[in-house]
Amino acid sequence: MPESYDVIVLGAGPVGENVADRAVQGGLSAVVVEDRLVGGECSYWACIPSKALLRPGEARRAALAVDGARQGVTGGLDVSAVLERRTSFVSGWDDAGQVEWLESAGIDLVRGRGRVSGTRQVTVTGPDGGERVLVARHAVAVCTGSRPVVPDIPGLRDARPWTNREALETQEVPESLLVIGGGVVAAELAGGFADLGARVTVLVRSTLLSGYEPFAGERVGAALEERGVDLRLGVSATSVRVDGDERVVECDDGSTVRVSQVLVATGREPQPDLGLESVGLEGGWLPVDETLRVLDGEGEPVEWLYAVGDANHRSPLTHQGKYQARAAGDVIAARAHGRPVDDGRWGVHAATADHLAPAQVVFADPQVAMVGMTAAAAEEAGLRVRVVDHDLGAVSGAAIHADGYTGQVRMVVDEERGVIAGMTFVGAEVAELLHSASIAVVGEVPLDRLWHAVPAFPTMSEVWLRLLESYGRPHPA
Ligand SMILES: Cc1cc2nc3c(=O)[nH]c(=O)nc-3n(C[C@H](O)[C@H](O)[C@H](O)COP(=O)(O)OP(=O)(O)OC[C@H]3O[C@@H](n4cnc5c(N)ncnc54)[C@H](O)[C@@H]3O)c2cc1C
Ligand SMILES: NC(=O)c1ccc[n+]([C@@H]2O[C@H](COP(=O)([O-])OP(=O)(O)OC[C@H]3O[C@@H](n4cnc5c(N)ncnc54)[C@H](O)[C@@H]3O)[C@@H](O)[C@H]2O)c1
Repeated sequence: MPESYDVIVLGAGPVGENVADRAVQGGLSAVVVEDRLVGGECSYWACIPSKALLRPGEARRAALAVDGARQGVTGGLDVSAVLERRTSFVSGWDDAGQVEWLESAGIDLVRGRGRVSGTRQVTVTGPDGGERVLVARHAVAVCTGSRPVVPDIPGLRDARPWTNREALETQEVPESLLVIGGGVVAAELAGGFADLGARVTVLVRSTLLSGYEPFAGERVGAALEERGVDLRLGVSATSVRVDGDERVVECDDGSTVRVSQVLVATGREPQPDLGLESVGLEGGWLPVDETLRVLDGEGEPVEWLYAVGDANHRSPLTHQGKYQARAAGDVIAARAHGRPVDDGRWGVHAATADHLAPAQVVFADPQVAMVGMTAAAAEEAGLRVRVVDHDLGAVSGAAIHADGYTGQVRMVVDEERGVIAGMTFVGAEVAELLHSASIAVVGEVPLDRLWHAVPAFPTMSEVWLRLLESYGRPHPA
């Protein structure tokens, strides 16, 4: 007999958990289906272990950058302690704590691989191979995340390269590591493994962090090189072969790199085999409307089917996915109870910030923190843009924070409306500055009002004042 719930959520990553939680808080019953660990990629193989692994190196460098503290740093990182701390943050890859949370939130869990098998219907293949059929009274939410892409480079698969999963599960540090890719994973993990003592080479086929303001990749790249990373821009791997314990990688600039391990950091792809053809849809990244309902081939929303988080590829970041999840869970409940739906720009049930104010932090060292649009993206979107830059190192708060602090901040102003369209901060420990910018962008705070938001002295936030001074104070008419 099929089991019935108001809402079925496929995938218990951070996004699926939040869709289910909001639906339950909205008075509905919910079940999540999970075939690995409750908590998803983010908790066990991505955000959490990577940040836990990166922080000790960053903390050590922070102490080394302050005269007086520097003298107290007498050794290097304790690699096994760093790995152990990482393992504690993922609870030894055991999801008992997260399962307990699901129970406390009133959400049922079915273990196994789920697929859509008809309208409002999901079939789950359990760990024992048995099948269960679940039926949803109101909605099915596909929150199945993404998986790493392994590019089609001859010999690469046979060399059994690391993806983020193996890299973040590792119990030992390879003697040498070749990273393929120039995005966020590459920028973060190249530095992380260099801190742990690996000899790291990075092959970037274009530029580092190409979706960000150009100075972000330049500053992160220069810092990686200072830490001994061999960063090769505009270079691609053409073949890989195994030679004893080594991987031999041939590159398109004629060079050969011999390493003990290869890490692919070349992006993500959607989960396969989600059964969507059973309801006339194609697989792949799932396009959605502003309330996260999947769009069919005609661009019309499928009334009962939602795709949230990485699965829709709007803004593949945990916090943006959880933001979507709050909107999706709430709108599913609103529709189920026949309550009004608020799906206009910045509406309660619309994930507007995905387009206008996605926030991101690259936890490289220096960090890159960005919200909204880059200058190039704003121009491409047809905005009349003015760009204001400031040297973050010239602010008193930064000089006190670290000797010789270097950093840069860019404010992208939408001149038509006199508001900020995007901000990027690059520098040590700038992540916590970002939310001020997110509030300015989402609140569409006029620049002349920002003069009344007074940054405390001497903090790095004084860069806001410097940016406003460079932009110019308005004169009353
Ligand atoms: C190395 C790395 C570091 C990252 N660091 C950050 C960071 O610092 N900050 C940040 O915001 N983002 C970060 N990200 C991105 C972040 O991990 C994702 O955006 C986030 O995990 C998306 O959450 P999700 O719930 O959509 O998907 P996931 O976390 O991928 O969860 C999906 C879940 O669905 C399950 N599943 C899939 N298919 C099925 C099925 N058919 N049946 C049952 N279950 C299924 C999976 O097992 C998984 O548990 C990082 C990514 C990587 C690779
Ligand atoms: N701090 C964070 O928020 C954080 C950290 C890590 C990852 N993430 C997210 O996880 C996702 C995955 O990150 P990622 O770095 O793997 O992807 P990405 O899309 O950020 O970068 C992929 C990189 O691989 C390169 N590439 C793609 N195919 C290639 C090929 N065949 N050969 C050589 N290079 C190739 C691209 O040019 C790009 O430089 C992203 O959405 C990212 O935002 C977020």
